[in-house]
Amino acid sequence: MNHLMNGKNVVIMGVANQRSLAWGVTKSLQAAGANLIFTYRKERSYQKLTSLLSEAGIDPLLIVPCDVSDDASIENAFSEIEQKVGTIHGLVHSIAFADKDELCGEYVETSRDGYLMAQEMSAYSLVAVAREAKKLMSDGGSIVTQSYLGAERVVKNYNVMGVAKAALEASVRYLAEDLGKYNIRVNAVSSGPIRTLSAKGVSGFNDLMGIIAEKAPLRRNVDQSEVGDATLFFLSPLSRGITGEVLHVDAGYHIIG
Ligand SMILES: CCCCCCc1ccc(Oc2ccc(Oc3cccc(O)n3)cc2)c(O)c1
Repeated sequence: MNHLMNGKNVVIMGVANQRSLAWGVTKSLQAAGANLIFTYRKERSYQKLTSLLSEAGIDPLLIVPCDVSDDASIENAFSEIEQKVGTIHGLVHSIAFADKDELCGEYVETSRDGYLMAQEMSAYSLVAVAREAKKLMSDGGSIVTQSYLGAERVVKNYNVMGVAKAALEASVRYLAEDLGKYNIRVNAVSSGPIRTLSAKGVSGFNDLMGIIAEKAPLRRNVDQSEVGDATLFFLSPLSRGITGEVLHVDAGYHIIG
């Protein structure tokens, strides 16, 4: 595994702390020999990221600020990456947001602002970053985003984020069509519930973990390392024949009625 990504430059967006899916991706990519570039939004995330990297003995190629709700910020981030790194071969989008007041109760009560916020942060952000990343993927590349079963089926309380993830997964397919001619693949990992900082914003999260451990074919939940390895697969040549796909990394739960 320590040669799979040698010489490959990969941008990782969305490490907030050691529980982040993106931190699981980071460790898998490091083990595979990739060169790592990170983007962050909050100062707090920058502090956590730099301390996590030094504790793990990981030396990043570059760390740049990027607020995916701001087109200029995205353009500046990727222009700095282009200047300092040049070509990139992979992009990991692990960013989403919805007002937690909309992640409980009835979906029919979703506000206009809450709906638009979830869509802008969790779905449109992939389109905007893919447009900028494409310019740096002169050798082709692979773009991976993170989704959840609530995009495909009703999961109580997931509500407006489920609709945003549905838009994200459809965007994966439309981006795969647009970027395939440039040998850029676009895929999603749809992971089972994992206890992250973000998960705290979804009502009923804890109840679901127990149900999955009982009902999933593997009779357990999944963790960040399993999501990291599946994301590495999509970023590596092992998945060179795959694009526009959504891969469930959920202990098989999605096959159960
Ligand atoms: C009924 C629980 C279903 C299992 C949810 C699994 C899951 C956990 C976390 C996920 O990522 C987010 C990201 C942001 C998000 O919005 C938030 C998070 C914290 C605070 C806040 O105000 N909004 C909610 C979930 C996600 O997309 C899916």
